[in-house]
Amino acid sequence: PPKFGVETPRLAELSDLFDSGLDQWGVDIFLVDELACHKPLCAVVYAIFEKRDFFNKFHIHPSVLVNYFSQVEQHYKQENPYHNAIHAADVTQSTHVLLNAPSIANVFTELEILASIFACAIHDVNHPGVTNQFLINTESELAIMYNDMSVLENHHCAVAFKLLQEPSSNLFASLDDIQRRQLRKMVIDMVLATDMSKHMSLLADLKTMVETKKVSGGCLLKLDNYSEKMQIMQNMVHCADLSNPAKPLPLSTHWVTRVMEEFFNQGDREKALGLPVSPMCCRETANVEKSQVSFIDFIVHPLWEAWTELVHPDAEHILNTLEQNRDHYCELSAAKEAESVKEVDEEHLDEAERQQSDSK
Ligand SMILES: CCc1cc(COc2cc(C(=O)Nc3c(Cl)cncc3Cl)ccc2OC)on1
Ligand SMILES: [Zn+2]
Ligand SMILES: [Zn+2]
Repeated sequence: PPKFGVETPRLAELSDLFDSGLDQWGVDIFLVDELACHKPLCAVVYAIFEKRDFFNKFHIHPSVLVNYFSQVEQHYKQENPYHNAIHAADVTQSTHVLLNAPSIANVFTELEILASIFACAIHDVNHPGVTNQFLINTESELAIMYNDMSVLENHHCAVAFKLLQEPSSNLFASLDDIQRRQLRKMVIDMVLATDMSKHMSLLADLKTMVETKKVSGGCLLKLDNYSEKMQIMQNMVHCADLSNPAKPLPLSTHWVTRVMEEFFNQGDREKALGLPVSPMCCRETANVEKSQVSFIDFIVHPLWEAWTELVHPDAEHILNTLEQNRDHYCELSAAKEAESVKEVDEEHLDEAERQQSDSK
């Protein structure tokens, strides 16, 4: 198969970008999408498998990887402004970087690392571009199928494993039965943990782990049992899923535009269906900067603060970027507020002048 599994006339540029950026926080994933002829997921997964020598470690033939992830990439809806293959490539590459943190070196086995990368790559496959709540409120087929429980996340998992059954795409054919069963369980546990309704309990577990780490003299826990290790892997993938505000500002604002468009499309559909419009989904009333600031303050920052403590000092620069970006949105929001107040004042002034001239 072609290098990185994509036929592109810009292979040299893509190769250079991966040489310098694959292991960097903040590589321009939108440039990867362009250079890879809109197959960013295939390209990123291929490059990571090569960098981590997974083709040899797990006896995976490159053509099997390309067959499988081409199928997965096709099952990401490119019409989604946000939940498309670029998001999957972004979360996968972000997790690849988080796994390289020196303080968690030697914590995970090769199989656990393979499971984490795979889970990220497929974690939103076939996303319909609407939320679980929308699917539940509209009594959709998916909500019926999964009894309203983590509807999307169950669907992403099922689609990914269904595609694995195609003989020419059997990525894990060379794993033994135990390894394959372990990998399947780990992937399901990680993908189901990307459901935002699990956020608070995940974060609570992470904080507990950070506390015990402090007690055990700062070295990362022995992590002998599955549940502790899985908590870290789930939080790592969840951090990557919530990493947009912690990336260099141009990337972060690009993601805000995309997620906004997807949320507003859902709001349009809710309005057309006579359903209550979900929070942040109404294009008339949404205050994007304000909701981005509260999203960071209440969800993203608490999570990244805990992760940064766990892997101290490896993620300091990520937390700093997040805090700088938050201040940027805050300033934008205040400027917007001031602008609208000024407009109101001018209207009042005009009105007062009109009345004055009327009374003459
Ligand atoms: C008005 C639009 C708006 C939306 C927000 C919240 O922002 C964001 C929210 C999300 C976000 O919620 N992502 C998400 C995750 Cl991590 C897991 N399951 C479902 C979803 Cl939708 C991912 C990225 C965001 O900004 C770049 O703040 N303002
Ligand atoms: Zn998701
Ligand atoms: Zn996601």
